[in-house]
Amino acid sequence: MTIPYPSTQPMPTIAAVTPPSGAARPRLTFLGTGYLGATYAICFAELGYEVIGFDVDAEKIAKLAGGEVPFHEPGLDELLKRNLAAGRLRFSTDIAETAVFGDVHFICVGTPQRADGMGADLSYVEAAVTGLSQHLIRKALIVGKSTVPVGTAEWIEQLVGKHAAADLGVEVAWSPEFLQEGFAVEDVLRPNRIVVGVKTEWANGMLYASHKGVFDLAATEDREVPLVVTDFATAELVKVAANAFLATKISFINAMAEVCEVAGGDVTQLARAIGYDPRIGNRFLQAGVGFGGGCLPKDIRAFQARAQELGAGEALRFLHEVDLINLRRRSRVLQLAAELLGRRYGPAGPDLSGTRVAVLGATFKPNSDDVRDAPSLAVAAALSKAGADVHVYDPQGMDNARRERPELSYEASMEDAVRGADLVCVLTEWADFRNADPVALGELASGRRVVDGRNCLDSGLWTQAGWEYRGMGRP
Ligand SMILES: NC(=O)c1ccc[n+]([C@@H]2O[C@H](COP(=O)([O-])OP(=O)(O)OC[C@H]3O[C@@H](n4cnc5c(N)ncnc54)[C@H](O)[C@@H]3O)[C@@H](O)[C@H]2O)c1
Ligand SMILES: O=c1ccn([C@@H]2O[C@H](COP(=O)(O)OP(=O)(O)O[C@H]3O[C@H](CO)[C@@H](O)[C@H](O)[C@H]3O)[C@@H](O)[C@H]2O)c(=O)[nH]1
Repeated sequence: MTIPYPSTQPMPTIAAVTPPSGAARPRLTFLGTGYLGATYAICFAELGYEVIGFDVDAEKIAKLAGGEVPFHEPGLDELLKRNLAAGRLRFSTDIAETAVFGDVHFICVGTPQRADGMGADLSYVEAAVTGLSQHLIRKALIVGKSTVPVGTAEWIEQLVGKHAAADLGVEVAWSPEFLQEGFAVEDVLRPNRIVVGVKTEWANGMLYASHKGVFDLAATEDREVPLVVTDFATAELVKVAANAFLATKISFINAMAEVCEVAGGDVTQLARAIGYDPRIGNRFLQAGVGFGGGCLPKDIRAFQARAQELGAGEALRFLHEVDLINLRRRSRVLQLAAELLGRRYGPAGPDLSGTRVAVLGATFKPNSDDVRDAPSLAVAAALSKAGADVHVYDPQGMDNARRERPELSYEASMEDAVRGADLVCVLTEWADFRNADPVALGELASGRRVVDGRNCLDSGLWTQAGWEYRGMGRP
């Protein structure tokens, strides 16, 4: 049997890629069917694998089993329906069934920020691994995909040792995930790299066999997917290092925005100019209201907490600054709101009572319904706390936003939100907002004042239509 394999890696032996179930390809399970796990389960079924997606949330599983993706991710609905119909994909709340089915089990549960502040909450990982281990009846590979503090894979090995029958020889590996919401299908089917942390040739072989569909797809498109095979600690660190770098890049350009604001520069032109240098690159240099979501904010905090525990806190002190720069951008929107509305900005912030503000955007970025740590919603809540009557509209995030911030008013359309507003704040760069007609919106608003929190509007066009325009780090 010839296995196409990235030329820089040693090819695993045939014995190492023979699934314990006896199936021709490893049967895969994904524990946790949120943004990460559901996307993976669906995409790997699309690549031809037999898959079970498991979750403790019965409502979520019922939706998925019924052909409905419980969140917004472009392209995923169609793949879900196709693969359910093909019989390759199932969803279950039965851990025993899931354990017996799989050769390779991917742990995709949440690792949120702990209630006490900085570190990661590993209780869902612990519950998933323990439950799975107790129900395994033959050799299997448990692969961590959730984002975790370095050292977690070793701890999971101990958990497996405690809860799985010793004679089965269950093994653990780590394979961090880099997908971006909004591009998740493409990122899973065509990743820009695969990283695996393994201890044995068998684990390496099973992971290779589990990703063969990805390598085969790449080969048909004349691409190679780089594969990095490494130890547990490096695999875990690659993930948080990548997110720390991305967060730093965004805060760097937002720090430049702060300087532009006092020096009279334009950060959008500055970013374009530095981005032409290929050593810098032009991506992730969009200044604005900053980064949010279920990953970057919590991951940089958990990384700092773990480094501190390991005695390397000094090395990551700059990430604290990255976090502060990011949070300051949210306050900047309040300053601009006060300026445009002619209100004083005191030590406790502005008093915006008696004003009506339209907030366009509730998700942490466009093409997603995810509102976790969304700068837009945080700013909307701060405007409301300052006394403004805040009306929010988002193309996909309304249900999640309502759950997260029930104190705000929600409108059925962009026009309804803008009607009667003294100020419009565009805080997520959805295409609907970028392409909105400032003349038509101007007729609905009470006052033509706009804060462009994502520098996504054509300032000339809005100014021409009579709007008083304020961007982030630009005149
Ligand atoms: N969302 C992303 O784009 C992304 C990308 C890369 C890595 N990650 C990481 O992946 C992990 C999951 O993130 P997410 O965004 O998918 O979170 P999520 O909250 O959308 O999904 C987590 C799922 O795990 C389920 N769950 C909780 N306990 C469980 C258990 N014991 N057994 C089975 N399922 C259980 C929950 O019900 C939920 O459906 C996190 O560590 C995150 O940092 C996320
Ligand atoms: O130039 C930029 C780029 C992004 N953002 C903001 O940064 C946040 C995060 O954006 P993005 O990274 O696209 O979203 P995520 O889907 O959270 O993806 C990040 O987090 C995932 C979970 O760890 C990783 O897998 C991805 O590689 C990593 O990009 C969003 O609020 C964006 O609006 C900016 O403000 N300026």
